[in-house]
Amino acid sequence: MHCTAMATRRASSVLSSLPSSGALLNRTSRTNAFLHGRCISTGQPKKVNVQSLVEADSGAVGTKFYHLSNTALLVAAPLALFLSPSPLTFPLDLFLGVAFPVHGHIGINYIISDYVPRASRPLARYVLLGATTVTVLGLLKLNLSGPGLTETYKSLWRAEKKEEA
Ligand code: HEM
Repeated sequence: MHCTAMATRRASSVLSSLPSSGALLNRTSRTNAFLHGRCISTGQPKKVNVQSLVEADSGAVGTKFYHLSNTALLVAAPLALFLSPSPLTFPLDLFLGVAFPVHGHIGINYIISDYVPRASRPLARYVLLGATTVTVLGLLKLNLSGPGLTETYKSLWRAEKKEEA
């Protein structure tokens, strides 16, 4: 069950059951909890399957990879910009080409859970999954047969080479 609905329904009981003002985490099911207004996963992670890619803000993908991707992007993105061009650029580009869209996919799923009406959520999530898939494939093409993600980004600030007559 989605935490957003659970949270609304349980808001009063959650508040009254808080042992102290410092207690912010309350379990709403075996695998989901409500923390700082956000649904997070707790306990045993769910199996990674198609449904966990569609509803990517819950279960194993939603929490483990999201938190991992936050830290990894924080390190890998500036590193790629600083090191490029170098032999490390290609592996970093390959990583970023997947990590950026997947991180965005999970983050936007959180936004869908928070703001999209319940009835429209499945459609919104499938459209997003399509957009994420196309983005991963596009960035993969750029990295495998083009100048790569980082060099493409950096080229925005590079002066164009003048063609010799
Ligand atoms: C260097 C690159 C990036 C870093 C270090 C980064 C880091 C973060 C962090 C720390 C959060 C907050 C996570 C949390 O609430 O627990 C976040 C949220 C988010 N990020 Fe990124 N991010 C990066 C790039 C991107 C990109 C390229 C997208 C593209 C779609 C994106 C989309 C989002 C979304 C949608 C959220 C959720 C916002 C919300 O909770 O309201 N991020 N990011």
